[in-house]
Order: sequence, then C-alpha cells, then structure tokens
Amino acid sequence: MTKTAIVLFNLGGPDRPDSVRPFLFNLFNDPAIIGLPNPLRYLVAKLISGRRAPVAAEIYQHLGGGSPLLPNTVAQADALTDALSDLGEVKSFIAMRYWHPMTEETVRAVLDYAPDQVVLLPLYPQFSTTTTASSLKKWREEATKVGLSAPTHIVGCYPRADGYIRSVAQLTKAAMAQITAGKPRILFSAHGLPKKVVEKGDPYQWQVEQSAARVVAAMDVPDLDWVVCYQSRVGPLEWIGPSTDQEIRRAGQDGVPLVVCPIAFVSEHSETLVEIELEYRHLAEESGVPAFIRVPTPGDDPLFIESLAKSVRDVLARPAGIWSDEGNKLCPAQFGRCMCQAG
Ligand SMILES: C=CC1=C(C)c2cc3[nH]c(cc4nc(cc5[nH]c(cc1n2)c(C)c5CCC(=O)O)C(CCC(=O)O)=C4C)c(C)c3C=C
Ligand SMILES: [Fe+2]
Ligand SMILES: [Fe+2]
Repeated sequence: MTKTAIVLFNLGGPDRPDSVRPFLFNLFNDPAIIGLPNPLRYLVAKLISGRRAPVAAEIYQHLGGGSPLLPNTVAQADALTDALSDLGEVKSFIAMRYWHPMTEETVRAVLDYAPDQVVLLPLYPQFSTTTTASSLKKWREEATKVGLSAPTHIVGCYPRADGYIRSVAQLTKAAMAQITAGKPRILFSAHGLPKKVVEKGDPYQWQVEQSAARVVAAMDVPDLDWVVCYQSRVGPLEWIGPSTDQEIRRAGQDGVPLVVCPIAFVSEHSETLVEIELEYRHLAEESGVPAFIRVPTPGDDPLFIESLAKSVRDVLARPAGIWSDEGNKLCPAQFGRCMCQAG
C-alpha cells in the first residue's frame, strides 16, 4: 500500500508566556521577514523581539498565555487524514515556521515514517514570500540535510479553490444574517505586508483580492457593500492598505454595521481572537459603528477540509513539484512569483 505523508505548514505561535520572546526572535530572524544580512539581522531581531515581547505577551494573555494555533491545526490535520483515507496509508504532520513543532522536528518524523510520497500543504491559501515561500525553503533545507528524498508534491497556493471559497462565503453569509438593522458592509480583512514586499513581485495582495472577489460572487447577495483591507501592521515600514482600522473609522462615519471576514486566515489565533474580536471591536464601538460581527475562520468545516483534500489529490495526480490551484506551475527556483498572476 502506498504510504503518503502530508505536511501542513503554518506560522506557529507561542505555547506559553516565556515562549513569546523566542518565538518573536525566530520570526524577525527569518530573512523572508527582515531582509538584512547577518550579523545585522540577528542583532535587529534580538532588539525588535525584545521590544515587541511585552506587547505580544499581553495579546496572548487574552488567550490564556499562548496561541491556540497548534491545537486548531491538529484538528485540521486529523480531519484531513480522515478525508483522504481512501488514498491508502496516509499520515498528516505539522511543521510550524517559528514555534514547535518546527520544521527540523517534523522532517525527522517524516523520515522515520518512510513515506513513498510527500505532499506539502501550506495553510496559507494565498502565496506570499513571507509565509509560503519561507516555509517551503526551510523544508527544502532541512529535508536535504537529513536525506529525505521521497517524491514531493507541493500545493503552492489555492486562493480560488472552490471549497475554500464556498466555506468562507457560507460563514460570511451566516454572520451577515445576525445583523438586524441597517445594510452591513463586509470587510475582508487580511494580514498585511510591507509595501516594498509587494512591489518586489509578491503575489499575496493580488491573490487576496482574487479570493475576496470569488467569495462575493459565491455569496450571491445583490448590491453587496464590501472592501478588502489589511490588518496587523508591525514596525516602521509602510504597509499595503487600506488598513482595517481606517475602514472601521470610515464605517463609523458612514453609520454602517460591519461584518469582518478574516479572508487569509484558515483557523483561529491571536490575529482573529484578539486583534479582530477585541481590539477592532473596541475601535468600532469608539468610532460609532452600529454593529460589529466577526466571521469565524473555516477551521475544520467539512467544506474547507474537502477543499484541502482536493488540493492534495490534484497535486498527487501531477508530477512532483509546486502547483497553484489553476494548474499553472509556480516558479520553483524563486518561490517568488506565481505564474497564475502573469496569465
Ligand atoms: C513583521 C513582519 C510580519 C510580516 C511580513 C508578517 C506576514 C504574515 N503573517 C501572517 C500570519 C500570521 N502572523 C501572526 C503573528 C505575527 N506576525 C508578525 C509579523 C509579521 N507577519 C508578528 C510580530 C506576529 C506575532 C503577534 C504580534 O506580535 O502581533 C499570526 C498569529 C500567530 C498566533 O497567534 O499563533 C499569523 C497566523 C501572514 C498570513 C502573513 C503574510 C501574508
Ligand atoms: Fe504575521
Ligand atoms: Fe498561483
């Protein structure tokens, strides 16, 4: 029987208060996040992680001191393994980029499993050099070190995948139904990026806009009022906009209720449960927004898990390599540009 290892990638989050600082250090020490040469990057990462740690620790304090990202990812991995049981022997693994279980640990676990084939599945529907490419690069380095050489099929991006879009559309429509007075505006709020990253060719913003437009079409609501905006800015650089806080203030001025859909996140963590649910809700109240509903992330919604399962089946049916949801091969050398943007 064919043995398949499926590796789910995500960012990772601190599991307890004293892991906040080393988690942040790992994040800022990633050349995909801070593009400085060493030893400068190491020093800057030490400095910024030290400064950011108290702010981030307070964020995670609202979640009992740690991020729920890992347990939520485990639930997705288990559901995915069940959905793919017809493929033969299937085992799902998790590789987080900045906190445990980290890529080094997971590569060893996959090597011990001795699969016939490996599928790499980033839990980022939209491809970014800062997330997907960083995780895949790290995987390649660690897999090479230990000699993990099984054929590897990679899901590069799935911003238009039918089940993902339908899951988000259904969750957003259900949230919209909770607004009892006034016509709501939908904010598709995605994690932001520094502007210069997008200017260098990162396809993330373009793919976020593609996802939002598809969700709107799938919702099929006449004259829907919607906008894409970006949250979570950190650091001194200029980030892509409009920012979610600008859009919340504008909704206050316009007197419209808000439905906030975290379009680029597929499970709950600090960015949804604290930033949107607590901080943005508070800003909405202060700004005079008449109602504020947060849309839950797809998590282990069967529509979404089926969508991931389809992405896995699709890449397994193609030669080993990295693929997008429209069947165009991504650039394996750069992991930067995605071919479906050009076409
Ligand atoms: C400083 C630069 C950062 C870039 C660029 C960035 C891109 C990026 N991140 C996600 C998804 C997540 N980020 C999360 C937390 C988080 N991100 C940054 C910084 C950048 N992210 C920081 C400093 C933090 C820590 C929390 C904080 O201090 O505010 C998380 C949540 C982790 C958890 O709680 O478990 C996710 C998920 C995407 C999708 C993305 C670019 C496309
Ligand atoms: Fe982030
Ligand atoms: Fe693509």
